[in-house]
This record gives sequence, structure tokens and C-alpha cells, in this order.
Amino acid sequence: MSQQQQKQHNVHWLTGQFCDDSKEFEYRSSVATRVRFESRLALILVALVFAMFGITDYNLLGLTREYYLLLTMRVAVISLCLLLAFIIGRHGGYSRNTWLHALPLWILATGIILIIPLRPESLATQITAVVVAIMAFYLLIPNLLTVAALASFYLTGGFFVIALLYVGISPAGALRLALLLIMANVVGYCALLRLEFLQRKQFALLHDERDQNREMMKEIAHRKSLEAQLRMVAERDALTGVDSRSHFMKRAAALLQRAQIEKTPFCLFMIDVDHFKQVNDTWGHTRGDFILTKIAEVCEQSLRPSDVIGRFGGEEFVVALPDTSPSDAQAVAERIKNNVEALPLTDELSDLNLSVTIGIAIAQAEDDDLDALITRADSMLYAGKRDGRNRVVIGAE
Ligand SMILES: Nc1nc2c(ncn2[C@@H]2O[C@H](COP(=O)(O)OP(=O)(O)OP(=O)(O)O)[C@@H](O)[C@H]2O)c(=O)[nH]1
Repeated sequence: MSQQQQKQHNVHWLTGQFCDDSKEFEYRSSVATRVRFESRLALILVALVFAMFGITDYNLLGLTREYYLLLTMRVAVISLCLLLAFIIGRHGGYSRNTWLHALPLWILATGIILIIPLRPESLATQITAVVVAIMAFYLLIPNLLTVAALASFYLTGGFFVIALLYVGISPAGALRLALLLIMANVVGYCALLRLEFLQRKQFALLHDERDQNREMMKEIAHRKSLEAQLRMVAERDALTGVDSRSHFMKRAAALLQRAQIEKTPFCLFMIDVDHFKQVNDTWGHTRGDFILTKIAEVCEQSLRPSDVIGRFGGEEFVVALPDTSPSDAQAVAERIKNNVEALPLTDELSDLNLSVTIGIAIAQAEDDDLDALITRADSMLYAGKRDGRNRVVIGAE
């Protein structure tokens, strides 16, 4: 891991959050959906529990003014909690709206604090409720440590001050209460700090792993494209785009073998451009190259997709024609010859009389091999050259 990444993954010892803001934002965004769901659930449960305590209020106070005041306060807190549960459900990822998560805690804390002036005699019960609420703020309601801690400190401080003001507590009792509340905060704070730390460490690890995987996928894609390029270079003739000689030999050998197994006819052409040296000498090598690519194009267009054409070398092409009878092969060769002759070239090449000579070999014996066929097609080709070029010569000798 690079130093930069290491720095990004540092978690603050006091807040339990990533020191790097963008990393923290990324983390919060990644847990937003879960947080939203859990926050809603927690708020609804809390509202229910808070409502249930209304029954104890009634038992203790009866239908008194204090009871109605308490009831109004409880209804207000519960309504706000439910409203916030609804809002959090819609907009409450804490990557942006952190305050939305703080708000219900502060409302609940206020509700709990306000019980004391209304029911001072229930202090003992309320102390338990406050300790439970502090724990819930830290551990049960999904929240950021800072949000939970601030709301807890508010609840702790507010409750302590109100208890001192409204209930006559002895100094020793006050000290005990303060220690208890501090303890509850320390335990909750440490537990949540540890949780936040572990969750972020886990997130950082997963993130690293994902980065490494992405790098690996990139590397694999790069290698694959290199392989494809290499294959292309090895299999294709760079100038004309037809098969390279070696690739042609592989494909043609396989086609010949299949033809021999299936006992279907197989023919092979050797195509040579006539007087190409003269073409080069007169119009230059660049135009010579251009003419070669045009001839390759015309040949390809004159063949079936199942035929295979390769550049054998220089101005010589070779074609394998599976499942082709000698008469069909001759017709195809004539077509190529005619198409080359009629090749539309640029104006500056209008004086050029382009032609090819084609030698055809027919596969006969079952053990006929590709080299033997090529040799035979070659001798047909040279017979054609000898007899004046621009012709097709077929034979099995
Ligand atoms: N422009 C170009 N010329 C090539 C290429 N490969 C081979 N040649 C040329 O093709 C010419 C072949 O000449 P020769 O073998 O004497 O045959 P030819 O002039 O075609 O005469 P015949 O085959 O007897 O009709 C040579 O001048 C080579 O330099 C190529 O890739 N590009």
C-alpha cells in the first residue's frame, strides 16, 4: 500500500472517523442505505417505548395537570420522532445530512430531561432511563460517534442540572449521579469508538482489495489486447490484411485434412501478379504496394467466405478452396483474373495493364499434403507465365 493510501486510511483516535474527508464521505455514502433503514427502525422503536411510559405517568399522577403536561410533551416528542423517521427514510444518508441524525437524539434527550420538573419524585426511575438512553444513543441508534457523543453530553449535563434544580439531592447523591452518568458516557463512547474504528478499517481493507482487483482486471484487459494485437500481427499480412503465410498454412492444412476425411474436393491457387517488377520500376514502390492491396481486396471479394487467402510472399498470393470441384475452381480463378484486369485504379495508373497468372492444383490422393499441392500449383503458375501470362492453368501433375 502506498504512503498516500496509508494516510487516507488513518482513523482519528478521538472521533473514530477517517482523517481524510473524501474517504470519510465515501465510507458514509457506502453505509447510507443501511443507516437510513436502521435509523428509521430505531426511531420508531424509541417512540414506542417513550409512549409506553405514558402508562406509568398515568399510574403515578392520575388525570392531573402534570399528567396532561407530560402527555403533551410525550406526544410532541413521539410525533417529532416519527416525522424524523419519515424524513430520514427519504433524505437521511449521513454522508450529507448529519444534522438529521442528531436532531432526534436532541429531541429525545430534551423529552427525558423535561420529565424531571414534571415528575421530580421519579428521579430514581429517570436515572435508569437516562443511562439506558445514553447507551442507546451510542450503540443502538446508528450514528456517528460525534453526533451520539454530543447528544449524550447534552442529555447528561441537562439531566444533571435539572435534577439538581428540581430534586433536592444531597452533595453525595449528586456526586454519585455525576459519576454514574460519566461512567455510562465513557463506556458508550469507548464501545462506539471501537466499533467505528473497526468498521472503517474493514471498509479500507475491502476498498484496497477492490482497487487491487480493478488494477488486476485492467492488467488482464491490457494483456488480452496485447495478445490480440500480437495474434493479429502474426496472423495477418501487414500490407494487404489477408492471412500471413504461416497462418494460411495452418488454416489450409486443417481444411485439406477435413476435405480428405469428408472426401470432398479441394483446390489450391497460386496467384502471381504479372510483370510486377515493371510496375514498381515505373510507378514506384508506394504505388506498387497500393496495387497489391487492391489485388488482395479483389481476390477476397471474388471468393466465398469459406475460402482462405494468404500472401505467400512478394506479389504472390495463395488460396485454399475447400469443397470446390476443379471446374468450379477454374471458374473462380477466371473471375479473379477478370476482376483484376478490370480493377478500377487511379487516373495516374490508367496506363497500367494489370494482370495475374493463376496456377491451380487439385487435391487427389488421400495422402496429398499441402506442400505437394503448393508445388503443383506453382508449376501450373510457371507454365502460365511461360505461355504468356494473364491466364489460368489447371492441372494435377
Ligand atoms: N511494391 C512492392 N513490391 C514488391 C513487394 N514484394 C515484392 N515486390 C516486388 O515484386 C517484384 C516481383 O518481380 P519478379 O519476381 O521479377 O516478377 P515479375 O516482375 O512480377 O514478373 P513475372 O512474375 O514473371 O510476371 C519485385 O520487383 C519485388 O521487389 C511488396 O510488398 N511491395
